[in-house]
Amino acid sequence: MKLALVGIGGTGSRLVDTIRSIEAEGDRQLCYGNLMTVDISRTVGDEFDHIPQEQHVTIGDTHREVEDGVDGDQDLAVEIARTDFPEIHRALDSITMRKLDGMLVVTSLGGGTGSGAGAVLVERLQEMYDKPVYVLGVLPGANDGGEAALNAARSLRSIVPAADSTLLFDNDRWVGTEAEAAEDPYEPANRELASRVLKLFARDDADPSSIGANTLDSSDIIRTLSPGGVASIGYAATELEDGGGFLSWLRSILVGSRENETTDERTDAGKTQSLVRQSLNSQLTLPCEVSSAERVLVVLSGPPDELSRRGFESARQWLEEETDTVEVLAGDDPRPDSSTVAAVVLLANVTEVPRIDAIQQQAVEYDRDTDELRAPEEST
Ligand SMILES: Nc1nc2c(ncn2[C@@H]2O[C@H](COP(=O)(O)OP(=O)(O)OP(=O)(O)O)[C@@H](O)[C@H]2O)c(=O)[nH]1
Repeated sequence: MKLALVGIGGTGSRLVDTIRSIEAEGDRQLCYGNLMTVDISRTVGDEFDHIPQEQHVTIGDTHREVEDGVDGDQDLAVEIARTDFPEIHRALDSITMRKLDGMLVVTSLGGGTGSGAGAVLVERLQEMYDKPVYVLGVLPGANDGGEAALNAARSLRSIVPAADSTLLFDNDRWVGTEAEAAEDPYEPANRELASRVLKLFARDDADPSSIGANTLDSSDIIRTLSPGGVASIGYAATELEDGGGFLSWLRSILVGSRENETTDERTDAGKTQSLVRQSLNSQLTLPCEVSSAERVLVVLSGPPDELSRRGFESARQWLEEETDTVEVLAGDDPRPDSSTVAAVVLLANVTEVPRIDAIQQQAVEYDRDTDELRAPEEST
């Protein structure tokens, strides 16, 4: 799938840079150079290695009161983005939409710029293009405070209905104590999210051997995301052993009889199923009740010999039962030189998400005047 990347605010810009850096290291292509970032009154130095300077748009120059972002003020960001939209519009001209399948707007929902300018941008992009506009949104952690929660709660009401689908990432779950010790506390989380996005959306389309009989195409992803709402991505991988790995070690002992062929098939199914199960049990980008998903898509990637048809079918059936959903698509992403077999699962339009409930509650309890949380009884 080919998607233009538009990063908004500090988080959005950093994430677009990370996606580009992983693209540059590997063979998966997503944006084909169609990318830009938008920020408010923030001078971009050499902090981004993979976004050319001319693809950054800085708006809000005429607002003297802002420097270095809007400091969480969502309403101000909305106002600036509306007034300065012609500048963003000009930069959008460098994106060749007719060659792309859609857009991915990348933003934090807790930041002022990300949530405010992000909402304006998604709305305008929907008016300008007839292709899907997806959002990759970062939810604030509980420690980011009441204002971030309020911004996120408001954007869940503005950005989510405006976008074709919003893939969410929960900082509360992903930016942990281990990461805090790192030089850049967000770096490990950003790399994890960027790599999942590429594994889900991007294919190696320069290599014809990467198109297999079951290979998913963009229309499968578009169909899965079509109910809108919020989506979550699961991922699990297993290293292949030297000399054949994942399934072959069993084959090597079981070659021969028909009875063994059946065992072999069962093994394929079992191994694939356990990988898919692991991808749901591992940390989802947005922890949620899996059975609340409306549509599901699973992509298995690895060397073609390791991806069996039998395995797919059983993984699909297992997912259908697990998620209680009729619409489960399964396909492959053959990667002949890979030393791992991996499963990426996309859960679309999930409705039971405890973290969203908690953010909404924190937003209700937040008192803007004092910048503090009120006791729950005061907020009702
Ligand atoms: N995952 C991730 N979250 C981040 C990163 N940087 C900041 N955040 C989170 O994003 C929120 C703040 O958003 P920012 O992107 O810094 O803010 P902004 O959208 O630029 O808006 P203003 O600074 O208010 O103008 C907080 O919830 C932070 O925890 C990052 O690099 N990765």
